[in-house]
Amino acid sequence: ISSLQYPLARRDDSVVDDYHGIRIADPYRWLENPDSDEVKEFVEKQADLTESLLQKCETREDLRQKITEMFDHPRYDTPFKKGDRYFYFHNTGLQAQNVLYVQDGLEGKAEVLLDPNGLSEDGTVALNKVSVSENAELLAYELSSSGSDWVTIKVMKIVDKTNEPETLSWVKFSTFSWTHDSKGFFYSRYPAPREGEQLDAGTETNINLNQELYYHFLGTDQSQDILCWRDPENPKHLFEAQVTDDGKYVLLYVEEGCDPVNKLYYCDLSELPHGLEGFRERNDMLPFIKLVDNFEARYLAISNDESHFTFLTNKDAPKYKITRVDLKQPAIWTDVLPEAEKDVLKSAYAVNQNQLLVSYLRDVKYILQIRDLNTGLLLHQLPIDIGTVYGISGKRKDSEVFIGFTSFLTPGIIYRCNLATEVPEMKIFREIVVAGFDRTEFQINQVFVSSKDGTQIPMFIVSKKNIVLDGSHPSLLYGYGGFNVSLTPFFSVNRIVLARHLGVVVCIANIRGGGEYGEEWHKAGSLSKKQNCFDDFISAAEYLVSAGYTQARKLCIEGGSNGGLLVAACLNQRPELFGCALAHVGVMDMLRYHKFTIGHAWSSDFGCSDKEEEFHWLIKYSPLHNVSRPWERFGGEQSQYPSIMLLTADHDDRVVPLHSLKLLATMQYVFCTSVENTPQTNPIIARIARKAGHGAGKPTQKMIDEAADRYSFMAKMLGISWMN
Ligand SMILES: O=C(NCC(=O)N1CCC[C@H]1C(=O)O)OCc1ccccc1
Repeated sequence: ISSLQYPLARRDDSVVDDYHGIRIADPYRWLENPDSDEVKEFVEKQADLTESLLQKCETREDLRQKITEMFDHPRYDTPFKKGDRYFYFHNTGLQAQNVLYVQDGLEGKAEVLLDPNGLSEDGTVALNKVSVSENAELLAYELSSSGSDWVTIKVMKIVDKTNEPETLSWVKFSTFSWTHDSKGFFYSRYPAPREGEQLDAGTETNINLNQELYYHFLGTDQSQDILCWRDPENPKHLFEAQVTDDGKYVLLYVEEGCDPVNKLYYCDLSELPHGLEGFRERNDMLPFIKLVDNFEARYLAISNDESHFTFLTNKDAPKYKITRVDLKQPAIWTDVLPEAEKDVLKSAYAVNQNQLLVSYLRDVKYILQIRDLNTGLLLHQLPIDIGTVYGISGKRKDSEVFIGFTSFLTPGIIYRCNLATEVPEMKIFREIVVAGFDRTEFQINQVFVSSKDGTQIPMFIVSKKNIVLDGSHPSLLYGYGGFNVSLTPFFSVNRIVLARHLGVVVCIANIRGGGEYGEEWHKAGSLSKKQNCFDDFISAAEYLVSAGYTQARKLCIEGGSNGGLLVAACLNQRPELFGCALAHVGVMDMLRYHKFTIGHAWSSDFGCSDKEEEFHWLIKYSPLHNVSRPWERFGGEQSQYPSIMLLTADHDDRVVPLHSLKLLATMQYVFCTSVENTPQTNPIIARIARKAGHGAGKPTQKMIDEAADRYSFMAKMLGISWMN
């Protein structure tokens, strides 16, 4: 690729901010307004430049075709039961969106209950969460458009699939929970971002504040909903309501950001003199009682027997534990299952009368156990392979539990576990089979890499069997490193295609900031320690070179969102270590991220530039503010940045596109358009998708096209060609 002609982007040198006495220029501030013609023109020119380059990436069509072929296999999610009905999502293979099925009993004929593919001709309307009423007659469901976080809620009668008339709008970051009389449900919503004026929801960057909890009475207009809770003094707070399995209480979880901590309030619905109806005329809120009124720990209700509640918590237990309290004696908490020595308690479900189905994470691999709900005693170890347990569904009144399992070489298995027998039996209920995938061709290694401070960082390495460690293998290193997110083994069609047809070694680094070893691991990669994430990721890259898997010019790093920040920060710090970088929907402007949509919630990991001490953390690694010419920094040996593709989308209202646009303009300017005969010949481009968002709800074809684009770019830049 001869060095590209980048479009010139205006620099407004009049924009300079003062952060606690330090002046920081922001010449591309104008890129923050998605509605301006100048920004639309910038986006169009960048998209054209990228398309022109992608046409020269020879493996693009092979990748598109191979990924399409391999992705065209039936997929199922774990079923859940309500009444005598089972519900599950299914995709025949290439459907744009998964389809919701219902069947009367496991032997009953399955039929389509809700097919979102019929709701838009380009598959950009997605079905998010669903919730079935206690009498299994009504389905409440969320629809999102073009990948935005905004959803609308509709209600369908299951028997005849007709919709109730009402639509609930301006819902975001909400769950919905039915009262057991099936008369309605709790949900959370925001004020409309802009009254009246036509808004393409999801393209705006307005900050999301003042979420409120409502109860919706079925068959009425949203304006009739009753306001159940709000907290105008704390506009950042988010509210989530959960009706307990016995229908007696509604629990209110209050969060102020992304840390695993929440307040826990409750309201005994059976004690409301006129039930929720009684609140239709008055406008005072529900009489919630504050069980936990601080943000010191996470409390997730597992089950209750009348006023005796069992919680999964990290209170004084960074690897989590199970504790119990009687609402009548709120000061007395009793541990049921104490924190484990090394393993992280990831989930706990009350099933089969008085049993607990718990999952632990041990060195990034799942363990599944049945324990006694009252004593916590171990009853059974459930046999599972190295991999990830996902989508557990079961109830106390049922002895059957469904468990989803996946791993690097297991596309997906759904087990049906019968707990009524003396020894529980895990029977394969559904198995996802990928035609043409032969697991014996591949091998998985888990290695532990020493980071800069000596911390051992786990990393999974997926490759074709018996490769020779001669440094010749193109490698893709993926990471995230934040928000208590754990990267556990999962199957990926893209990974298989890259390994088989491009000889790529695919690696996943479990760096600090994640949840792999509990809350201490998360905190070790947050706030003032965020640099640990970058050190860990850089150490992982250096290991892949020193161990002989690959070499810098054949190494590509990839990450999304907080992982996009990871990639961009590592590029700035060690440009000579990588040959290529793919940064999806990255958080790149660390000084201003909190001003847009839900960004303020991330200060739990990042801190905020409004505070002087935290500004000094952020300015040191903020991608947008640490771009500088390597040939001036390192002298001769390192002359340029790797090839870079930033990816974003016009309806990403989780991490708004301005982050990637400002970084793109900055890099193109600093390395290219401001330098005569620049050493920077590696392309720096952006793939800016239309009618797409942060990732959730993306239709199959858009996912495949994006994968073909980014990986054919990578192949071209690393100099690798297709192998049949
Ligand atoms: O912001 C997030 N999640 C974090 C998130 O999406 N992040 C965190 C950093 C950038 C981006 C990402 O990595 O995907 O979800 C919204 C939410 C819901 C409930 C309470 C608080 C916030």
